[in-house]
Amino acid sequence: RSSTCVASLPPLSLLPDFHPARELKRFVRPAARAGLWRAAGSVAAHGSSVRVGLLSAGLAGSAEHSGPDRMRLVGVMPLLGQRLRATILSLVTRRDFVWSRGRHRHHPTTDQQLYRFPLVDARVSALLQSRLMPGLAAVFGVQPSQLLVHDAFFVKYEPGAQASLGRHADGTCFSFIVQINRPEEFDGGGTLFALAGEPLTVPAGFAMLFSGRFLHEGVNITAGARYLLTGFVSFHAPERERAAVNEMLEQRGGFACPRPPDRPLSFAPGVRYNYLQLLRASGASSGERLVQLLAAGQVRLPHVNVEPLALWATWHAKQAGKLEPGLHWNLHRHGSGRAFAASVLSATSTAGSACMQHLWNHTFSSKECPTLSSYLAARYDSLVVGLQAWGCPMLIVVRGAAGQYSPKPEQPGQR
Ligand SMILES: O=C(O)CCC(=O)C(=O)O
Ligand SMILES: [Fe+2]
Repeated sequence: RSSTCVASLPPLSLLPDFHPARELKRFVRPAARAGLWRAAGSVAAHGSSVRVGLLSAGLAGSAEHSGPDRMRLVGVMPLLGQRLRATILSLVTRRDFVWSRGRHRHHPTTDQQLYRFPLVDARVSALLQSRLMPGLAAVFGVQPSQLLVHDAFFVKYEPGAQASLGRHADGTCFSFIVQINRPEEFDGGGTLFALAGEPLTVPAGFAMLFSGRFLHEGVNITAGARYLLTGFVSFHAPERERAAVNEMLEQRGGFACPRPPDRPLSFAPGVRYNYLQLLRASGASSGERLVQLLAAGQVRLPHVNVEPLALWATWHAKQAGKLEPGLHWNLHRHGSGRAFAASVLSATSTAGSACMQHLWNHTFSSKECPTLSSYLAARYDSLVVGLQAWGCPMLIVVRGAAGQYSPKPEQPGQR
């Protein structure tokens, strides 16, 4: 009963089979133009039956196609089933949806972060884990475990508001863009790579996987609205492997990847996905166990500094008055996620629950998960790690430590 919220989520509808060569014409708009984008084969995603179509474009101004030019490759794959896509679309088209501008220092988009919608985030992150990140890794010949989500956000383009995005390089090695609404619902738009002769728009529910280290822009839209889910993905690997990827990028006219941020998983966006990575890397079966392992310094992600998270976990352990194994006595004491949630909610005077309430205010409520307590109860494992990233570090300490709660202002992301 305590996990009704997650268990009752509707199953994802089956994703369509994907034939890049046959379907390519659907991606390029206007379809009849130069036709510079070509299907260049496909790769199988690691540990998944999903195939990623590879597209390659000719040089701007030249009709000539220069062969399997890997770094002008964009991977394309179906990602969102019809149901999840409809859920997301009804979320981002809500009249009271709060869009932000200026979260990114350079070339800001009109956007809002995925993690602020935990129910959608939970489903999207599962797909990032099982499909998109393995696909992205396959396109660039790296390991999925070397990829972390640095930022993931919904974007809106609209004439009269922000209708385009100037030419830029992204701040991480890799990027993805998921098309949320149907391309028929807007005019213009698409992602234009400086090296390609025409912009690319993938069908609704599909993802484009690419290196944002190639200059690109969001083409102006002239009617309707264009909704995307965009993600920046950092690449964490030994120097030798990073150098090989950088060389490939530079040879093909892109920029080398910036050094991945030395910050651990404490950046907020994409935390759910990163949390899944942590769980996997630690072998932990629950968030609670993960916190114990973190405190004991036993979690290792290749080439990622998890020390600050470990410090945080240890600090919590100290707060609880026991280092092990009763770390998080609050959780133990309450016995179940539901009881824990109820306790949190009843402590209305603590800053922690105010923080949670604030979070919920930014979360669309759904039929499956109508109350904060059912949400908390169902997600209680990942909350332990997630809360820190959400800027609610003290929620775990239900009573007695409210005075120490100090929400940090959101850090502006950098494109
Ligand atoms: O609008 C697009 O297609 C490009 C978006 C983009 O490059 C970004 O958000 O960094
Ligand atoms: Fe970009």
